[in-house]
Amino acid sequence: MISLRHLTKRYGDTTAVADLSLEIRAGAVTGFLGPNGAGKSTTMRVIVGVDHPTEGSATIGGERYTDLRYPLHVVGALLDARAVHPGRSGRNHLLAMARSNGIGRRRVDEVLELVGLSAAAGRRAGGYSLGMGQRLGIAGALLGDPPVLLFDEPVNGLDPDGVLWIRQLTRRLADEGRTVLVSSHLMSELQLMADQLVVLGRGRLLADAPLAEVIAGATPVVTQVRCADAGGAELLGQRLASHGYHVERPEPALLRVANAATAAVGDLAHQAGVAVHELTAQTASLEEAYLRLTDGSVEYAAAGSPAGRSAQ
Ligand SMILES: Nc1ncnc2c1ncn2[C@@H]1O[C@H](COP(=O)(O)OP(=O)(O)OP(=O)(O)O)[C@@H](O)[C@H]1O
Repeated sequence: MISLRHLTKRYGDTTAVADLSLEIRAGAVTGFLGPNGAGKSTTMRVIVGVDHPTEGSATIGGERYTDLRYPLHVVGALLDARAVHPGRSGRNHLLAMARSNGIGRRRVDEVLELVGLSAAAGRRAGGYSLGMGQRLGIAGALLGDPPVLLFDEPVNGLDPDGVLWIRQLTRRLADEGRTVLVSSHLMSELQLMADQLVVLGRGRLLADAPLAEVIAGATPVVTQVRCADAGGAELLGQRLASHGYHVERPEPALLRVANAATAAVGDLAHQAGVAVHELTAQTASLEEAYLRLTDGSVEYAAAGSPAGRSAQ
């Protein structure tokens, strides 16, 4: 388990992380989200002792990273896949990491196999593709078989097979009872991967809840009804409104009904004698929930983007 207590990190005038208190629990994949510059990487760097908190603390299983004798046995991290000596082979990079933590050669070969890099292990890491670099970073994180894993943008540069592999790997690690914290800007991927979500905006906590709760809480349930013709939509719209439903009509024959079950809408259409060609519950996506949650917390927005509009 990772515990953050009033964690604050400032770089000069920039407050990267502001009074962050939360626990990242074991046995789950926790997705770590937030706009560019929200403080995700800084938080991860502080957890693994690369950066030091200005105030507050970050502990892993009750201990600060800097107090750990063999840190790779406690926490493994993929932070910056490019942070590898380019002239070293993948295997030698891992051997150097292993040596400093009392880990044997056999484990190096095991993790190379696990990440699919055995055949390329003798090649210079500087010549690796982005995806191979990610795999090498993940091999390093797994080296000490640690109970806590941090992956910063792990699917970056991976092909679809690699993305699926990461999804299965994070699931397996969580099912084994480990603490797995994964940051990503790929909402569709996190929606498939995460059990729990932590969302930051401008260094502050915006949400810390199960994935399903974040999605349900931020986006209303909408039922979409496509009627056979505009007259039917008009009539059904009036019926729904008289039953207290909030109805929008984006097209002449199309209605969008907030917080209504499909069964209730179908029954009303039947009673009104309105022919319906489509009746669907619009499932909310993590992306929609995320955009709502972080609205106003986006620091770097292009003109015309959703965040850019709300900031004007
Ligand atoms: N070493 C540093 N020196 C100065 N400022 C920094 C440093 N590292 C981060 N920052 C600043 O701290 C803030 C948080 O950055 P951080 O990289 O943690 O955000 P992030 O959520 O990981 O963003 P991204 O999604 O773009 O990776 C930003 O304003 C950034 O410019």
